[in-house]
Amino acid sequence: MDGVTVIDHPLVQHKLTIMRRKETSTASFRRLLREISTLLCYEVTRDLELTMETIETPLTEMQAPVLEGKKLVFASILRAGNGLLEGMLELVPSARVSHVGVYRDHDTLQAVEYYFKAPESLDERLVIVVDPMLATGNSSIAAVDKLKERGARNLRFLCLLAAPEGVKNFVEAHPDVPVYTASLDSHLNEKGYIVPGLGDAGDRMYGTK
Ligand SMILES: O=P(O)(O)OC[C@H]1O[C@H](OP(=O)(O)OP(=O)(O)O)[C@H](O)[C@@H]1O
Ligand SMILES: O=c1cc[nH]c(=O)[nH]1
Ligand SMILES: [Mg+2]
Repeated sequence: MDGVTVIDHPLVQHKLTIMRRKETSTASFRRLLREISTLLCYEVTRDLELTMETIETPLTEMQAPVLEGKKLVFASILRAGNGLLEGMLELVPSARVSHVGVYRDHDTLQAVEYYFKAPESLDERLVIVVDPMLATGNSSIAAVDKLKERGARNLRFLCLLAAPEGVKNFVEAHPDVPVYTASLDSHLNEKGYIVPGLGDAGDRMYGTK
């Protein structure tokens, strides 16, 4: 599908299978989401620019590549996005963080915004928006709308599972924002859940069902 990269690394796929299993406990689900997020972070940051810095090894001076972590913003769509955020911050501890509070109304499936906080100068940073689920796309579209409104120009969207319907909506709304996912699932059911999916990501992470 255009605009989408499926991260099919075997470790990602294996961990995702365990997460999908209905008998997987909240504790295991949370641990796996943290593990998988570091692997996804590795892929979504694969082509980031490095700058050269002069350093001294015990033997000599050299020009060595460094990543300017503070030029990166991880934008977590609350609540479930925080499950991806944690592992990503382990890999890039100097990244800045934005929290975008959006939940999906159960009846209308529309996104309801309730919180927004972001660092300054979003226009100078790469913003990686994270949420485990891209279902109808309403939440991620609203989150990216808001980030763009505050100046973000260079964005990527990272999730665990995406439904084709949601990807289509997202790519139509934000053709400039590439989508990365561990799986493109089959479809949405009548309640807007991803099939085969893994259920409600926030509830499975936090045990709130
Ligand atoms: O693509 P959509 O159809 O908008 O659905 C996806 C959204 O639904 C879930 O959040 P939810 O609303 O359950 O909130 P939560 O993270 O607080 O549980 C998920 O984490 C996404 O944010
Ligand atoms: O399948 C879905 C759809 C939206 N949100 C979830 O957590 N799961
Ligand atoms: Mg949400």
